[in-house]
This record gives sequence, structure tokens and C-alpha cells, in this order.
Amino acid sequence: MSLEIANLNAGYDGTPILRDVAFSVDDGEIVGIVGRNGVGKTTLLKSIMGLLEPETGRIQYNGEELTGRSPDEHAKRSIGYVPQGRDVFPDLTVKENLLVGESVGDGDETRYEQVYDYFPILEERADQDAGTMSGGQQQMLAIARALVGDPELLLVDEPSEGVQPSIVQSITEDLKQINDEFGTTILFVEQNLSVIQGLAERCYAIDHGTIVDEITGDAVSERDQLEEYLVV
Ligand SMILES: Nc1ncnc2c1ncn2[C@@H]1O[C@H](COP(=O)(O)OP(=O)(O)OP(=O)(O)O)[C@@H](O)[C@H]1O
Repeated sequence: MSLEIANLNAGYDGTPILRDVAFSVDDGEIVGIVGRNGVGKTTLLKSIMGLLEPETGRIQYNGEELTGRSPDEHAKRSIGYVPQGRDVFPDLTVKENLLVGESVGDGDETRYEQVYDYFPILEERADQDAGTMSGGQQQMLAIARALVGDPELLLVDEPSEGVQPSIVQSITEDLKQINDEFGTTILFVEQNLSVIQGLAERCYAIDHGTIVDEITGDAVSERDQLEEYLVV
């Protein structure tokens, strides 16, 4: 797996949001995109997933150009997406939500057992409507829905949002373990310091639609350095 982004400019109705974004992610890495509200983190993930067409730029995945391809085509290339606010189908059951995820992947039944191992609550609540579950459980479902498609790259948009702190910690650990066990490369966006420090091997800081810093190694565990890009 390799992801290389160069000269990416994207926005909405002619209003530029992302400006000349360039970075890369290597196989098996966990990389965080960190930054305050409204700096363009979601816009970046949507552009990578094909949900928003960039104005200019290259998004190369395993050497192949992704720009201009639909989200479905991304999914067929083993890119999983966990959207901001989870976006599970509230009127479908947990199991039905997972079936939607499976339909974009290669449909391997053993994936269910694996995701239920990670998130036993989803097996217990397989027949419950997703909309009746807590924010944290819905977040687990959104991650599980992406996982049944057997992604080699997982894009995760603010896993901590609307999730109570004790569950945030467990979701952070789950994502780390998924990377460890399956070798899934993870690119996530966050502004929650404990998620960033618990998960990221390195980070890119984004401000006003531009990557302004790369934080690597021990610096990821230094609160001050990260807070500079998170706290107003
Ligand atoms: N569909 C849209 N149409 C027009 N403008 C939008 C749209 N979505 C987002 N924006 C604007 O683009 C900018 C970047 O938003 P984006 O959601 O990418 O930021 P973010 O860093 O993910 O923030 P947050 O953490 O609040 O989700 C913001 O000014 C936002 O108002």
C-alpha cells in the first residue's frame, strides 16, 4: 500500500479550502491529520475518498491515480472510509449496516467473526436498529462496517466525536490493534489529544487548508507541540 498526495487543491463551489496539500503514507503506518475545527480535515478525507472532486492535484494509490474515480471504485481498491459523525443507517439493524459494508468488499464471511471479536457488542446487538445505539456503539459500527470490506487503507474521520471519554479510549486501542493484527494502514483526522497521542505514529498538522508541520517520533507524545495546532 502506498498513498501519495501532491499539489492537492479542493473546495466547495469555487471557494478554496485545501491549498497545495502534499504528503504520503507508507504501508502499515498510522498517520494522523491534526488541526482545529474547520481547517479542512474532512475536506481532505473526502477528496481522498472520491466524495469531492479536487480542483487540481494528484492522489496516487499504489501508483494508480485516484482522482476522478468514484467512492465505489475506491472501496473496490480496498480503501475503507469511516465518515465524520459515523453516518450509520439509523433505520437498518447493526447486521444490515454491516452487510452494506460487505457488499463493497470481497464478501468474506470470516470478516464478521473478526469484527465481532473486536466489537462483541455488535454481535449482541446484531438485530437492533443502529439509530438506537449510543454514539460510541455507532462509532464501533461505522468502523466495523468499513472493516468487513477488508480495507488495506482505512480513512477515519474524527473517531472521538460525540463519543464518551471511556469509549474513546477503547476505540483508540481497537484501531491500533486492527493496524497491528491486519496490517491495515490508517489515516485518521482528529483534534482530540489523547486519541492522537494514543494512535498516531506521526502526524501532519493542518491549518487554513495547508499542511504546516509534520510531527514525528517522540514529538508526537509532547503535548505542547500538538496543542499548538489544536487549541485556539
Ligand atoms: N459542503 C460544504 N459546502 C461549503 N463549504 C463547506 C462544506 N463542507 C465544509 N465546508 C467549509 O469548508 C471548511 C473546512 O471544513 P472541514 O469540514 O473540512 O473542516 P474540518 O477541519 O474537518 O473541521 P471539523 O473538525 O469541524 O469537521 C469550513 O470552512 C467549512 O465551513
